[in-house]
Amino acid sequence: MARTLTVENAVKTYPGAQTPTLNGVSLELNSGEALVILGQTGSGKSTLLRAVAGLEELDSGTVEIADHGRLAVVFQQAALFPWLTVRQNIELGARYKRNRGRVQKDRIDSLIAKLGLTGLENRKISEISGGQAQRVSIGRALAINPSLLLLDEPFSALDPATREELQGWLRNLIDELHLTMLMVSHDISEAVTVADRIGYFEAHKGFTRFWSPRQEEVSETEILDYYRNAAGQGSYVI
Ligand SMILES: Nc1ncnc2c1ncn2[C@@H]1O[C@H](COP(=O)(O)OP(=O)(O)OP(=O)(O)O)[C@@H](O)[C@H]1O
Repeated sequence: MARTLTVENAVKTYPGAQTPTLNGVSLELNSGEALVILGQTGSGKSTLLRAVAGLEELDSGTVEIADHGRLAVVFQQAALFPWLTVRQNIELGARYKRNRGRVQKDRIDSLIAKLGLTGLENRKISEISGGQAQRVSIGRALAINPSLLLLDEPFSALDPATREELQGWLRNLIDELHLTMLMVSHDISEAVTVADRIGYFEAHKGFTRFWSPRQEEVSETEILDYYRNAAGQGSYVI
């Protein structure tokens, strides 16, 4: 199995902090694998994702990504151009990644269909819903055909019904496009729906447990219990 991402001994202490946020974190991700990172709030999940994206400089340790040029990142808020259409926003993803001069129309059409956005191509972003906008954000990221897709709580600003719909949608997309994905989430049910592998991330410790929902029966209660135990007698906050 080809390896897409290798993080080795990542250490990061924010200026002024008493303790490192990343304290020797290691992680491996195979090509075609979807990993969802769960963990308590403030444990350092986003810091790790940002370090993988190259947006956060590590104090020490290494991040190795196969085919580094094809990395795509999507955050919680859709950062789209509201005055451009759905299609133009998706094409921008391809254009910015110097797609050898020309956007391939057929490929974009096929992507729009896979995204479930057929019929909305010519609407402006200001004329579509939040859920549809987040589909466009992910579509724009996929337009470069990324070797690694990084998602930081992409659905958490959406209402519960839309969020649930998009979780199933994302899982289908992963299967159809054979995506390699690393996603940070606060939602256990989302992780079980979307992930091949779920990693529980703990402050100062890194990953302390993995589950594989597609290979074994993984209940949400079991994961919730893990949160409780990891927090010890103290309170836990998801
Ligand atoms: N730019 C920064 N400067 C200083 N401290 C930061 C910075 N970004 C994050 N931190 C701190 O590092 C710790 C980890 O933050 P991070 O956002 O990575 O956690 P998280 O697990 O993603 O949290 P959440 O689930 O709430 O988004 C927190 O204590 C946070 O306050």
